[in-house]
Amino acid sequence: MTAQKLDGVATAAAIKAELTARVEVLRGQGVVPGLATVLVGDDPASQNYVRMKHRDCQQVGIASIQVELPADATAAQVEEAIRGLNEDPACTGYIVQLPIPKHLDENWALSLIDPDKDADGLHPINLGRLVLNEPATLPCTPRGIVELVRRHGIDWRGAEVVVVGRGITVGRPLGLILTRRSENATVTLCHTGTRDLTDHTRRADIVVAAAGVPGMVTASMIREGAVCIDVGVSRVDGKTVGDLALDVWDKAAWVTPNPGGVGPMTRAMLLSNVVDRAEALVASRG
Ligand SMILES: Nc1nc2c(c(=O)[nH]1)N[C@@H](CN(C=O)c1ccc(C(=O)N[C@@H](CCC(=O)O)C(=O)O)cc1)CN2
Repeated sequence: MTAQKLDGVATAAAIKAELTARVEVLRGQGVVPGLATVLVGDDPASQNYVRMKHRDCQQVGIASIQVELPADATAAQVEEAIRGLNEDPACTGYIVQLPIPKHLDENWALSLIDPDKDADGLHPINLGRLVLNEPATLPCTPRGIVELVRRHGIDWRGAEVVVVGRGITVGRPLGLILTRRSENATVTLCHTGTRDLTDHTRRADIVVAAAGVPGMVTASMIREGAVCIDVGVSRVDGKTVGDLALDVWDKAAWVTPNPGGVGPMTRAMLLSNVVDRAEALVASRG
C-alpha cells in the first residue's frame, strides 16, 4: 500500500482563499484585522516561522505588526511589549513565538496576553474554556490537524486516536478538542512514560506523532490502513525530520508529508483565529 497524501499546502491555500474573501468583507466594514508577533531572540527556525506568518498575512490582507526583542530581553521588557499589544487597537490578535529564551517563563508570558487577543489559543483562560467545552480560540496546530483530516473526507467520529506527545501546543489540547461532541473521537494520549507504546499505536485508526523524536513511529507500530499525522519538527544534519519513519507510507492509508502537512495548516489556522476574532468584534458592535 502506498499512502495517500494529506496535503497541507493545498488545503492551507484553499483556507487562505476563503479567508481573503472574509477579510475583504471586513475591510468593507472598516475593520482591518491585524496580527502581531512577538519574537524574543534569534532562533533561526522561529525567525523562519514568523517570517512565513507575516507573508501569509500579506497574502490574505491581514495587517501585521512585528515586535522583536533580543535574546537577553528582561521579563520587564517582554511584559512591556505584551502590554503594548494588549492596548494597541490595530492589533486584533497576536502571538508570542515559542520557544522563548530559557531565562523567561513561557506560561508567565502567555498569561500576560489579553485572552481576547490570544491568536494561539494558549492563554490559560482559553485552554480552560476548552476544558469546560465553552467557545474559545483553539490552538493552531491541533485545530489545523482536525481541519486537514476533515477536509480529506476522513471522519473523526468514533475514531480510535493515539496521540504521541503531551506538549502544551499540540498533544494536550488535541486530546481535549477531539473528545468534544463535535469530533467524538476516543483519544489515548501517550508520552515518554507510556510502557508499551506499540500496543497503543497498533490499535489506532489515527496516529498523531507529536513527540519531537525523529522517526519514532515506524510501520511496525501502526496497523494497515491507519491515518498518520506527523507533527514532529526536528533538525537532523541541517534537515527537518518528522516523527514518522518513511516506511509508514508503505502501510498507512493516509500520511501528512513533512514538510507540507501540518505546518502550513498551523499557519492557516492562525490567520483564521485572527479573522474569527475580527468578525466577532464586528458582530458585538451590532
Ligand atoms: N506561538 C507559537 N509558537 C510555536 C507554535 C505555535 O503554534 N505558536 N508552533 C510551533 C511551530 N510553528 C509555529 O510557529 C510552525 C511550524 C512549522 C511551520 C511550517 O509552515 N512549516 C513548513 C516548513 C517550513 C520550512 O521549514 O521552511 C511545513 O511544514 O511545510 C509553521 C509554523 C513552534 N512554535
